[in-house]
Amino acid sequence: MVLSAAGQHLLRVSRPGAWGQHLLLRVSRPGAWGQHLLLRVSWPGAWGQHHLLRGIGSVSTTAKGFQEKEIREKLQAFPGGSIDLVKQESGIAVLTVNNPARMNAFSGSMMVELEERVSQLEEWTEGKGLIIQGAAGTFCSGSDLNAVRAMSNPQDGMKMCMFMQNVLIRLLRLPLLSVALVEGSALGGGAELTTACDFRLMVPGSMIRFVHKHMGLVPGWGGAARLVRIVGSQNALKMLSGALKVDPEMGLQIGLADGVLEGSLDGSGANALLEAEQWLGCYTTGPASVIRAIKNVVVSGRELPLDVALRTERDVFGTVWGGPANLQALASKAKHK
Ligand SMILES: CCCC(=O)SCCNC(=O)CCNC(=O)[C@H](O)C(C)(C)COP(=O)(O)OP(=O)(O)OC[C@H]1O[C@@H](n2cnc3c(N)ncnc32)[C@H](O)[C@@H]1OP(=O)(O)O
Repeated sequence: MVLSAAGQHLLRVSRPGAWGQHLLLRVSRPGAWGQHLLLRVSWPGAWGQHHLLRGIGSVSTTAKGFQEKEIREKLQAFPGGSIDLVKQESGIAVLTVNNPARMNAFSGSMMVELEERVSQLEEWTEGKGLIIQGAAGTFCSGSDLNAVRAMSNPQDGMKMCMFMQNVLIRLLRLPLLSVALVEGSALGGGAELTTACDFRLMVPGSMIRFVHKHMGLVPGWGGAARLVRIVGSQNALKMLSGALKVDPEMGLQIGLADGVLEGSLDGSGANALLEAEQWLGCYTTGPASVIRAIKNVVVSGRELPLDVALRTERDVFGTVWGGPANLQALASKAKHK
């Protein structure tokens, strides 16, 4: 049993030798919302490579606590907008946060739809890349404030937070190279959503802004934890405590943005999307099996203890070694000048 800096009890159990499962039992602080979170990390031996990192970190609790069905029902009570998914022949899918009347704020039903789209992407074995954009030239203004007001009690807030944490971490772990295409504003939960992608591309005039402080909040969809890993703790502290407007120039400087596009010519967003597809195409060229394996080894390297990451890498390696792309490259006597 280890006591973390935050005063939580962390109990880590691993089965020696079998490297089958790591269980992380987090006992919540007394007086907090009284639930015991069970984070289960499973490494089934016979995984398909596209399912490699599925199941890590899915959050479940005892019957008294988090119930996904109950949360889904509650979220569905706040309808509006949609999350649209188009899977393209190129292996790049486009996911659109679509609620333009509210600057693409996330209604409750959109949170549920996002989870469904992530499930569809988890099953998409031909996929290599994903672009997330907002409709009508702006990215996303975070949670729908009408839903936020209606769910402002701590229990509902915590349930929504757990639901979104779960969805966004699954999004980040998809075996696809993902890009947040930021036009207009990415505010609050919208800023958090950008951190659930591998890359962020910004157009001139766009901004990413963690406005949570001004709402009397901190990020709760996992955005702070991911932000620290992307820009470092100093920059993350400044961004959160100053609610800084990060424009493309600053984004590039601190490593939040991976590129700046020219952007829309006609305000439709079409040009930015084409540019983003071209940008991503440089990285998704090649067989899906290899691109997906690359993403999987990077996710395991980023998230797992070194010994486990090394074993994962070996297993992923086993899925491509002697595979069609490998044999073809050997037969063609490829040179890498
Ligand atoms: C853990 C998650 C934490 C969170 O995400 S908390 C939410 C954080 N986000 C916010 O506080 C965004 C608040 N909105 C704004 O600052 C501004 O509306 C924004 C996005 C800069 C756009 O400003 P403008 O271009 O001047 O447009 P506007 O204010 O007239 O907005 C157009 C319509 O959209 C609505 N809207 C914008 N953001 C919304 C939101 N998050 N939830 C619900 N409705 C939202 C806004 O109320 C307005 O509607 P209406 O035309 O007045 O009916």
